[in-house]
Amino acid sequence: MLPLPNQIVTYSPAYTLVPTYECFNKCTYCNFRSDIGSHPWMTLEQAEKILLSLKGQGICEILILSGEVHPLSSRRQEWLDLIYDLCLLALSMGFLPHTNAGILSFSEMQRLKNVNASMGLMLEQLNPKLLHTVHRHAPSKIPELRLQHLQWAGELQIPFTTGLLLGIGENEDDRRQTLMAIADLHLKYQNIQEVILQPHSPGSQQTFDEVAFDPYQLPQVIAQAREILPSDITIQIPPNLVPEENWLLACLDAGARDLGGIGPRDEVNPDYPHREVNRLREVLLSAGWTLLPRLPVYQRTHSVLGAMAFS
Ligand SMILES: O=c1nc2n(C[C@H](O)[C@H](O)[C@H](O)CO)c3cc(O)ccc3cc-2c(=O)[nH]1
Ligand SMILES: C[C@H]1O[C@@H](n2cnc3c(N)ncnc32)[C@H](O)[C@@H]1O
Ligand code: MET
Ligand code: SF4
Repeated sequence: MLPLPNQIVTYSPAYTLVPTYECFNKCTYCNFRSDIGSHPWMTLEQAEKILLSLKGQGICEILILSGEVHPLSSRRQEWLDLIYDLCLLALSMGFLPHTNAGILSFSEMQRLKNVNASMGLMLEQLNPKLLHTVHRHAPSKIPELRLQHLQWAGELQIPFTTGLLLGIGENEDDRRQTLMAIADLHLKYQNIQEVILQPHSPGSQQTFDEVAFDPYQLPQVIAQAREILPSDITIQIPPNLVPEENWLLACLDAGARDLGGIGPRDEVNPDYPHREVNRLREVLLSAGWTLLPRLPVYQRTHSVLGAMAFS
């Protein structure tokens, strides 16, 4: 029997390519960044080898996730060219790229739009007080810059992923403000596909000395987001950051319907490996949910067959 649409939970079979871990920002919760000049950038030859090895594994999305090169750096153009070429290569080999390379200019986004199925940038949290704490050395996290980026994505009609990082010093009202800003942008431009609710999860590299966002609070935040966000925005949660199966199910009950990109390594949170997809499928099925793969660009269809076309 076909599952009813409201029993479907999706994920994107994905692999992450990292053009560079170098980043001129220092978010204190980051386990990803490295200092400028400390490592060589990825080459197209390396990428091609990796992509060749992924063929026939059911992977569709290539997530291009990058550290950020300063807008005034002499290597900015080279960095953008590398990201563009990685996307083009992935496309030519039958994959669909989704780029999240931090803050971009309008013309950089316009260029990358041509080679991406969808793109993304987390709003994190809009309250500027965080510029004195976790984002003190992270000029890319200035709230106005992130909002401007999302507005440009709307103007350019790029299918978009954004989201909130939870547990970095915000309160419930801060979260409401950030969710309302996303809702406003979507009502204006209709281009936001999904909102990630990402619980801060400490890793071995970070300097931010704070415990993980309490996963038991996640269902409550999801319910709050579900109330504020338009119904055609899907709420995504990363299953590897919700270790307890019952709480993962509680997140679905609260309104989450997507588990994001699942691949061999979560580059942002390498200390939190994913469960096997088959295990996830079993856990979900035990509570009546059907887990189905999806593309990095959503099909705006309400038919079950549409949703199942890629299973
Ligand atoms: O595996 C991950 N995928 C991340 N993704 C990819 C996401 O899970 C989905 O695969 C894509 O959004 C495509 O729908 C992000 C995408 C964004 O646009 C913005 C932030 C993230 C963050 C992560 C992440 O921390 N880990
Ligand atoms: C790519 C996205 O990953 C998120 N991110 C960065 N560091 C962490 C962490 N320790 N825990 C959870 N999410 C994190 C941020 O929201 C960033 O925008
Ligand atoms: N540097 C980008 C951002 O923070 C994307 C990668 S973060 C690990 O938005
Ligand atoms: S979270 Fe992104 S912007 Fe912040 S330091 Fe890490 S790579 Fe750079």
